[in-house]
Amino acid sequence: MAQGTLFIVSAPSGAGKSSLIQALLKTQPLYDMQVSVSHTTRSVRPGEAHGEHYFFVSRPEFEQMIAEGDFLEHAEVFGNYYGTSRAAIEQVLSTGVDVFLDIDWQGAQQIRQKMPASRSIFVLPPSTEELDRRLRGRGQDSEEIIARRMAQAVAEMSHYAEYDYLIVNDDFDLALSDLKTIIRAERLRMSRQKSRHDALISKLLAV
Ligand SMILES: Nc1ncnc2c1ncn2[C@@H]1O[C@H](COP(=O)(O)OP(=O)(O)OP(=O)(O)O)[C@@H](O)[C@H]1O
Ligand SMILES: Nc1nc2c(ncn2[C@@H]2O[C@H](COP(=O)(O)O)[C@@H](O)[C@H]2O)c(=O)[nH]1
Repeated sequence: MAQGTLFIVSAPSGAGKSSLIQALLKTQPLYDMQVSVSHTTRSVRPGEAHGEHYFFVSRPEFEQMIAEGDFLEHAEVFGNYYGTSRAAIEQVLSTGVDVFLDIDWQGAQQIRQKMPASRSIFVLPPSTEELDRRLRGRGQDSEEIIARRMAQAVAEMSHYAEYDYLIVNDDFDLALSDLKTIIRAERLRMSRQKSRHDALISKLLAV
């Protein structure tokens, strides 16, 4: 069986990458995929659940996991650690299921180096004003945190050209449709199709 594809999705905080990934997952079973649940040392937001949105751990616990080589990638973002567990990803990909990583540019660079077959997508907001509106509209972060995220947005966006695909998330449905098109095209790559259609190809080529 062909391995699943690892899709990296990055964007400045508030551009809408989590919303796009969640909307995409609702289109299953058409799209057979999972979203990776990261570990983080940031505090829990209202409505978030341990093991569902993140695995919330302490700084010493996270540092212990780094020392034990548990992460495929990890980075410090907005003053907190975030990381992707190696074991969870490798197991799921081996079953042919695609995995989505909602991670920052630092993590994306690490994954590209370790897994060249991964595909990366950058999501841009339509404007700085709209990014600010979305962060505020989400209603989950303090003024201080919003200011910090807005200040970091240009640094995150300056890495857009390192990615394979670019989506502007202005009209949500259009951006979602772009995301689906990318997934569909990647699934139609020869490397995936060949092993999937082995039996058919053998029959068609038999003389
Ligand atoms: N196209 C859109 N038009 C208007 N609002 C949007 C659009 N896309 C997302 N939003 C809203 O913007 C807010 C931020 O979206 P979301 O939480 O998905 O961003 P994010 O990029 O995942 O942020 P973070 O990196 O902080 O997790 C949410 O309230 C979401 O509903
Ligand atoms: N390098 C990684 N970045 C990650 C991971 N999980 C999330 N993130 C990024 O952190 C910021 C902030 O997320 P928030 O949930 O606190 O708003 C955002 O850009 C995420 O993409 C990870 O495992 N590794």
